[in-house]
Amino acid sequence: MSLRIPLARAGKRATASYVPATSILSPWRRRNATVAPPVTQDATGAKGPTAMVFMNMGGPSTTDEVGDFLSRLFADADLIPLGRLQNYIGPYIARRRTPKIEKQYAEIGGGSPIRKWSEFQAAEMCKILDKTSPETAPHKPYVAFRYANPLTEDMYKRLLEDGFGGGKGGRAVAFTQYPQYSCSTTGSSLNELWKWRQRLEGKRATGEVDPEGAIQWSVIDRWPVHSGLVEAFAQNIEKTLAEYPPERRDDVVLLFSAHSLPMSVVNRGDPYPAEVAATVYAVMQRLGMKHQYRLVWQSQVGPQPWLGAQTSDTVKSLMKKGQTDMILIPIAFTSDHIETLYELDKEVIGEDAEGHEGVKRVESLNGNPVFIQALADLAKDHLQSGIACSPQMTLRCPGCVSERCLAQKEFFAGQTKRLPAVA
Ligand SMILES: C=CC1=C(C)c2cc3[nH]c(cc4nc(cc5[nH]c(cc1n2)c(C)c5CCC(=O)O)C(CCC(=O)O)=C4C)c(C)c3C=C
Ligand code: FES
Ligand SMILES: [Fe+2]
Repeated sequence: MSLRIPLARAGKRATASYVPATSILSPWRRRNATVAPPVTQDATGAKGPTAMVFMNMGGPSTTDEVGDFLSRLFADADLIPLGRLQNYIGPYIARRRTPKIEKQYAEIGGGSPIRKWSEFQAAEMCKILDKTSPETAPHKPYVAFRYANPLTEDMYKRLLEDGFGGGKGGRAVAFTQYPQYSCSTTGSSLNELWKWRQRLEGKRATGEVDPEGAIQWSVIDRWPVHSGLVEAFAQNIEKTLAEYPPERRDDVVLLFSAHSLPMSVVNRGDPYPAEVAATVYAVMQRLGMKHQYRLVWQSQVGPQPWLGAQTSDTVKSLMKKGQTDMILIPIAFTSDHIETLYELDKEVIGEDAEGHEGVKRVESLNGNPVFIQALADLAKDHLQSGIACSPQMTLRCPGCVSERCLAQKEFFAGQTKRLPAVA
């Protein structure tokens, strides 16, 4: 069976009766596929308001929230599949881990800054979009976290309160803040979004949603080599390189560090390792390939095998060989979090490298204006494309057996026919 759903591409908008040729839609759903009315326009031709929903994992804003954060994280079968015992083992592991992780958050200032940065980035991006994409204005910023406040469920309720859906239609874009797609990160957030759509917009008994008047969703599901993202990373690296004396600068090794994945997820066919490598290569091309570099992996949890080489082992090995000038570049996360502020700064630089002045970390993208402009450019291109998600999102991992993935992809792929016509 083909798992691929062909989608209409930019400039070739799907017609109202469009049904994918080799669709993963079940025959019943194909026969009963309903088409929503077009989005209404105001007198100026504007099709807004448009909700721009920033999706991410989130983090505890205070140490008191660490327990809840970890229990949601270990309850997520898309991230940590624990089988039928998920509801027993998950809370147990979360409880056992909480004191250690609370201490780490206490050491980085008492909580994760991810909520502050996500709300700032979303609001700033919307201000730019209102100017560059007046036809979809006004753009309203929302944040939906998977494991911390504001949760996906709360964001969805706010959308409904704000007049999206509930019989009124309206357009919302789920914009993943993970540049590279993994089924354990963006995939999990999309499964959660789909679940709350069924619960909050669907019939109580069946969860079936009447598309007439429901929110029209589309997804920015990955952007690993977007030129603005690459530029923002490259500029930050150049800034850090400039801190070395000129005679040492050319010999600095660049270590791109990304959160690792269990090998079981890699072997399932998860796209993340290839997409992270694509970002690294694009940044190196922008830097003229003038430095030695490696992509290394951090933050593995638990006893099973994870993708390597590990960041901390690599730093120790280079130090041992006398290579004491190196720059760590967090490449798979766009704002500061426990893995940059604690693991890289305190453990890798502070302990493994013994605080050697030649080992530095580039700033995270956080409120970087080049980065926020990149988000706005990406969003504008997406809004004008007339597609609901990338063709790549509709291909399941070769080893995927998840009904959640199937239903979620079926839903988002089917949204293309409901989007407003491309000008
Ligand atoms: C792109 C980034 C990330 C991927 C891919 C990812 C996969 C992944 N993570 C776990 C387990 C845990 N991750 C934890 C924290 C955490 N993870 C990421 C990013 C990715 N995870 C971040 C940014 C954070 C920190 C959040 C913050 O501070 O804001 C944790 C909790 C911390 C701990 O207990 O050590 C766990 C557990 C798995 C199993 C996985 C892939 C399947
Ligand atoms: S696990 Fe990748 S598509 Fe389901
Ligand atoms: Fe993680």
